[in-house]
Amino acid sequence: MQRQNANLNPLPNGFSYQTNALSAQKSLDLFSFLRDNLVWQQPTITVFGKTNPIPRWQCFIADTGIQYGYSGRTLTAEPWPTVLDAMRQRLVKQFDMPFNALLVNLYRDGDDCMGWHSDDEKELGNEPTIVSISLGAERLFKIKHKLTKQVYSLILHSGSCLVMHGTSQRDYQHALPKQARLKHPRINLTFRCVR
Ligand SMILES: O=C(O)CCC(=O)C(=O)O
Ligand SMILES: [Fe+2]
Repeated sequence: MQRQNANLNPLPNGFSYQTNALSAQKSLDLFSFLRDNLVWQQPTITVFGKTNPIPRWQCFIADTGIQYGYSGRTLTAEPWPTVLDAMRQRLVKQFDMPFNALLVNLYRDGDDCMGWHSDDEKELGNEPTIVSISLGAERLFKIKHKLTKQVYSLILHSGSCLVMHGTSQRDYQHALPKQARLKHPRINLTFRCVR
């Protein structure tokens, strides 16, 4: 059965959302495979002089020679598992973009999160296209205009695809807030083009 899109409000410029990009079964199978087979890391991040582990697990996958990082750290790249390489190749065709890197985040429960940021590192170039696939628990996603501070909320469903393109990173920040009482894990895949 096709799930109703619970997100009825229009999204800001540069964001588009498709609820059912992957079937429920495929999303579940992929979730389990990635949870059990990726090399997960929990690097530390220093904010205002305080160093803490990031509140999630992550795995960075990329073609050989690709260097990408944030907050002054370079991420160590893992090779592409076959299933993710196949997905990448489909997205390359669909979007006509040379995706060569993938950041995977595992949010173990509602205490794991990602703070406000823009994916505007210079390695992503001007007006990057980022394709974000969600698997597992539904999570709230927030988008905030940098100048007006207007906030948009979106629920990211399992199997959904959120595309951020155009001026989305220049004009907006986004975040995955904590959700108290949420006990279920979620995996997010962001396909990126790194120069
Ligand atoms: O988990 C999400 O949906 C957000 C991930 C994200 O913003 C990122 O990886 O840059
Ligand atoms: Fe992001």
